[in-house]
Amino acid sequence: MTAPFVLAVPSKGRLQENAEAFFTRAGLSLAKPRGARDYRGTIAGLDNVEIAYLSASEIASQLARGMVHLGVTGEDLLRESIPDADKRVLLIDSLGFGSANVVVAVPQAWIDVRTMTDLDDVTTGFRAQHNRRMRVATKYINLTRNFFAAHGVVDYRIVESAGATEGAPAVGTAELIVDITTTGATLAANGLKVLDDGVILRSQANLVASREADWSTEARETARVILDHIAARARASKFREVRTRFAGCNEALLTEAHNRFGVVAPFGGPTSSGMLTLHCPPMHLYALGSFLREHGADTVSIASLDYVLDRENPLFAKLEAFLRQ
Ligand SMILES: Nc1ncnc2c1ncn2[C@@H]1O[C@H](COP(=O)(O)OP(=O)(O)OP(=O)(O)O)[C@@H](O)[C@H]1O
Ligand SMILES: O=P(O)(O)OC[C@H]1O[C@H](OP(=O)(O)OP(=O)(O)O)[C@H](O)[C@@H]1O
Ligand SMILES: [Mg+2]
Repeated sequence: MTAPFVLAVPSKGRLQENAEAFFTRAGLSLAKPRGARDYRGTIAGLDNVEIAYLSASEIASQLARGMVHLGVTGEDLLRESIPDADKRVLLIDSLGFGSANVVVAVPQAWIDVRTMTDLDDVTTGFRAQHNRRMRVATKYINLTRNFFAAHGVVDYRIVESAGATEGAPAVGTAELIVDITTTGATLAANGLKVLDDGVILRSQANLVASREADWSTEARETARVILDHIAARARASKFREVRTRFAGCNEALLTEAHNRFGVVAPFGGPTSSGMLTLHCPPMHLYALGSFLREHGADTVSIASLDYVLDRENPLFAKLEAFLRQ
């Protein structure tokens, strides 16, 4: 029996629900054959795939070590926990959920501190005055070190935080923090503000491949099938299908529709009877419909697409290129 292909999916936390919905939308239905507390799952129809349900941070480290082939996790966790992340993992696609920024935040009471340059000044002043360095509470140790170094800030030390980081300045265990934020509510509730140029990373959930995993011929074929589902769904969700038929429908009209509305004609130009199928970005649908009617269409039908399978699969092509390097 060949070794299974392992796909890691968040088992809890912020990414779990969205990640499961993402695979379902792509037509990959995940199942837990032994019940909800089972941390190993399957995908209907793909016998050689094992789903590993792990926490988002565990997925990042398993990807780095090649224990899983593909996984869904936050970019913040990848960049923090994997040195030289771009060599060891491939961010195949960002998934449009789990958005959050890793930021440098200081007490709102520091009214003169708005930028990293201001922070550099106060850290230096603090050290001279108190004979110790300012403390930065964070679990993003590597991201903090790199970002502070890039801004020339050196007079600080990191206090590793396991949680409730935003509370550190108020309880006196640190002067400032680096943490992740989405709505900013937790920062505000703790009297903190983000520095104007203090966004270290704009993160979101990504579909990620590991370089170190066992990429046998079978594993690549399985990845191709999974990525084919995902690419077909991604392609479908970017467009709606527009159909019409009218005599004056010709190539020139099609070119104009392409230039004005970003329309593509997946099956070529109009047939001899003027029948035409177009794919149009959702935001231009009404304008396209009006345009077609102005040129003679009596009826324009618009429908959503579930899947669009193209011969080219840009996601798998990206994976192949990465594994070849
Ligand atoms: N507001 C947010 N706060 C924290 N993380 C967020 C937020 N929005 C999205 N995320 C993303 O979700 C990821 C996982 O966060 P979460 O706290 O849900 O994990 P977790 O299940 O608690 O994992 P662990 O036990 O390893 O901390 C974050 O690293 C980040 O990529
Ligand atoms: O900007 P906001 O929308 O307020 O969100 C940010 C907060 O959410 C996260 O904590 P989480 O709830 O995941 O708890 P944790 O620290 O235990 O992981 C994060 O660590 C922040 O504290
Ligand atoms: Mg958490």
